[in-house]
Amino acid sequence: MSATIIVLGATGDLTARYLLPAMAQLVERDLLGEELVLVGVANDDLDDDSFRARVQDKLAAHAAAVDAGARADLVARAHYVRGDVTQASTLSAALEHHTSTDHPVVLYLALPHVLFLGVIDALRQVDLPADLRVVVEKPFGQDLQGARTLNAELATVLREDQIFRVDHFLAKQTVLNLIGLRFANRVLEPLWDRHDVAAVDIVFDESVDAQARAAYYDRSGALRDMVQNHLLQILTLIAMEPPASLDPTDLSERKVEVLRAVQTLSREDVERNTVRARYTAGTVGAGEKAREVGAYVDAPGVDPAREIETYTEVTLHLDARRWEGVPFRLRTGKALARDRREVVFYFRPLEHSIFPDATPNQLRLALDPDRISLNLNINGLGDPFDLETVDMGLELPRQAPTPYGQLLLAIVEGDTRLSARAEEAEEAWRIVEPILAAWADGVSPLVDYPAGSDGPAASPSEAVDSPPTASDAAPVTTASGLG
Ligand SMILES: NC(=O)C1=CN([C@@H]2O[C@H](COP(=O)(O)OP(=O)(O)OC[C@H]3O[C@@H](n4cnc5c(N)ncnc54)[C@H](OP(=O)(O)O)[C@@H]3O)[C@@H](O)[C@H]2O)C=CC1
Ligand SMILES: O=C1O[C@H](COP(=O)(O)O)[C@@H](O)[C@H](O)[C@H]1O
Repeated sequence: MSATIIVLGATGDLTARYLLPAMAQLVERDLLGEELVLVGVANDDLDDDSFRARVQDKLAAHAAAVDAGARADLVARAHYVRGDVTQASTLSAALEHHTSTDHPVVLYLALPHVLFLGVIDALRQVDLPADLRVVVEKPFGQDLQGARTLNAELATVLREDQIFRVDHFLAKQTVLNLIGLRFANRVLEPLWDRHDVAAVDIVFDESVDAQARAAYYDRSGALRDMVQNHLLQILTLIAMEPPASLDPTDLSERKVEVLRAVQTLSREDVERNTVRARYTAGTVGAGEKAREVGAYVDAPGVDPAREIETYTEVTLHLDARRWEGVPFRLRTGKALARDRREVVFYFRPLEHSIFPDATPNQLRLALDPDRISLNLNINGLGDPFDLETVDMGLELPRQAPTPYGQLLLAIVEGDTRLSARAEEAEEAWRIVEPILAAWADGVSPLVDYPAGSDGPAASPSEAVDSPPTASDAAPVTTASGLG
């Protein structure tokens, strides 16, 4: 299907590194049709020709693997509108490029979040096409009240099915695989609860530092940047009850239920179950790849007094019979020793095992590179009655189109399943807000870790990677079900 894609913020970092390469990949695969129109909007003093030259350069830098013909095709379809995105006249000028009634208009807000309300206000004054889809990037508000206001304002202009609160993690193949893996495999679905799972880790450790994006990051931090959206979205797919179907409403209702079930952390919980830390100077990587990283507080745009965390760990529990007592341990950080992005399910040991020393099973779903692996215990190797643990692993090919490509395609097709519904955004803030408030009061003080290390020494009582405790690991026997 074709579309008119209007990017507000067309000279920004997101557009250059994610959106343009994604569009080029879709053009290469012939997935955006013959009538695709790209309209870039920003303040910069550009015209169609200079904007096209810019698009060409950005594609050369960030999408070199895409066929040159496809890149040139996208460049030729580009137009530029200069103006303030909070002015109705700018939006009207951009919409004038949409001349067909046969396909949708996608208005992508690739903008600093402080502009979102201004754009919605301007949209109110514009004659809107019937098939308009508005894409809102993260952060969706800076707190619960901000998210509520944004949702309320969006609802005055658009229907819910026209609003795409995108989260590109939902379009990552390993995250998507959580659905098929669980709901299409008899060998896994019956084990997906507290009877069989002792703990779940959701880890997104990054070796990349925050230096280049410090001006943005210093208003955000690891909890807002990664946990409020991406990691909680992964949690929803792991913990949801089986939806009636893959229909967007069925799915989103199940996801909202999970977020509602996450227990609100008290100040004591925050003290016991969260860690916040900030990197000091250090060396990330080794050998030829080693690089020196300055302390976060010395990065341009950082105000050390804001005490922004570049690392966090949070353990959550759900008020849901299926998951009662099962810790969900979320961890993410920047400038760490290595990239480790994975979801780990720790299964409980068997009752009355004839092999008391058997390693309990672990199912690991790694992201980028994507890999699914299950450790199994076998005894046929070597000594016939000695156990060996083997890894049954599957490497997945590199994802193409990229997650942003999948997102754009879904938006053009009107599919909201890779986006969050209004309540999801609000519930996610309901979960993180008490943590931010307690941190602001000095609970769980900010600690240091050297760039290039595995993170701070301090850990919550139920830390990522720690094998479940004896009581966690013991099988439980009552019935399951959310509620
Ligand atoms: N960059 C990233 O890696 C990621 C970003 N995001 C989200 O994407 C969004 C954009 O981020 P990013 O690209 O990094 O931001 P940038 O600051 O790099 O880009 C902002 C863009 O908005 C334009 N702009 C700002 N104010 C106005 C205005 N009043 N009128 C017209 N244009 C304006 C700028 O143009 P000009 O310079 O001409 O003013 C620029 O094109 C944010 O919501 C961010 O949180 C999400 C995931 C990753
Ligand atoms: O949204 C964000 O995601 C990236 C990680 O996502 P990836 O797709 O690039 O792996 C993270 O580095 C960034 O801080 C965050 O804003």
